[in-house]
Amino acid sequence: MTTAAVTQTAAVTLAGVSKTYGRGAAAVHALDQVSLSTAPGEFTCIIGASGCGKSTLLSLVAGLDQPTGGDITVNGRVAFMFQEPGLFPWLTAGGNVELALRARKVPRSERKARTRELLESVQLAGFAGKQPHELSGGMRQRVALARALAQDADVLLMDEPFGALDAMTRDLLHDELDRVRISVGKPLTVLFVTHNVREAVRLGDRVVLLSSRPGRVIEEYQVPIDRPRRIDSGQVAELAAGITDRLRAEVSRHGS
Ligand SMILES: Nc1ncnc2c1ncn2[C@@H]1O[C@H](COP(=O)(O)OP(=O)(O)OP(=O)(O)O)[C@@H](O)[C@H]1O
Repeated sequence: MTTAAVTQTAAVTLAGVSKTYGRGAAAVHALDQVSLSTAPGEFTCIIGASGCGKSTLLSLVAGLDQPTGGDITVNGRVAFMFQEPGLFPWLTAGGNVELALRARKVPRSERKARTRELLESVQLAGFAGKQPHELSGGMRQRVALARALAQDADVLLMDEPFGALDAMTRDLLHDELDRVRISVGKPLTVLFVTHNVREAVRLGDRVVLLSSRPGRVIEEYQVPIDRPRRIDSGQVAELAAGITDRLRAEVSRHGS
C-alpha cells in the first residue's frame, strides 16, 4: 500500500485488486479485480451478499492485510470502526478517546480539552467519566466514533458500525454521522460496509454493489438525493428498492 501526501485527486484508489486466502484446493477467492476510486470527502457505501469480500476490502484498504494482486493507494490517515465498538472496558469513555490522542502524540496539556470537544461533537458531553458498561450500545458507538475522529483520519473505514443497533438508535447515529462529517473541518472520506440497502442510500454519495464471491464491482449507483435525508423517505425507498432487486438477482444467480 502506498501512503502519499493528501494532494492527489483520489482519497482511496483500488486498481485491479484481488485477494485469495490460502492455496491450492483450499484457496478462497475473496476479491477479484476490484477497481474503485473515491474522491476526498466522498461517502461510498459497499453492499453485497454475505461473504462477498466486503470486510476483506476494508482490511486491505486499512493495510491490515495485503492484496494478492493489484494496487491500493490511500492518501492520508485511516481510522477503522467496526460493529463492535471495541472500547477498553477498564477505561472511561474519555480515557478511550484520550488514548487515541496519546497514540498520535497530542501533548498532554491539550488532550483533556480535545477529548471533551470530541465527546461533545458526538453528543456525549458529561459522559466522559462513564465506563463502557454504563453506556447504551448507541452511546458506545458514539464513543467509538469520537475515538476514530481523535485519530485525525482523512479516511474512515466503517464495517457495519450500526448493524447491532435498533432502528431508532441507528437513525440517530446516521444524523450524527452527517453532522460530524460537516463539523470535522476537512474532507472526511468514508468507506462504509453494510447489508442494509436503505442505510446505504440514506448515507452514501455512491453505493457500490459487489458480486457474490469472489467480489467484483457489478454496479455503481450515484445517490442524487439532497441532504438532509430520511431513511423512510420515498426517494430513499425507491432507489433502495432498485438496488435490492439487483442484489436479489445476484444472490439468486449464485443460489445462496
Ligand atoms: N483470514 C481468512 N482466511 C481464510 N478465508 C477468509 C479469511 N477472511 C475471510 N475469508 C473468506 O473470504 C470470503 C470473504 O469474507 P469477508 O468477511 O470479506 O466477506 P463479507 O462480505 O464481509 O461477509 P459478511 O457480509 O458475511 O460480513 C469469505 O468466504 C470468508 O470466509
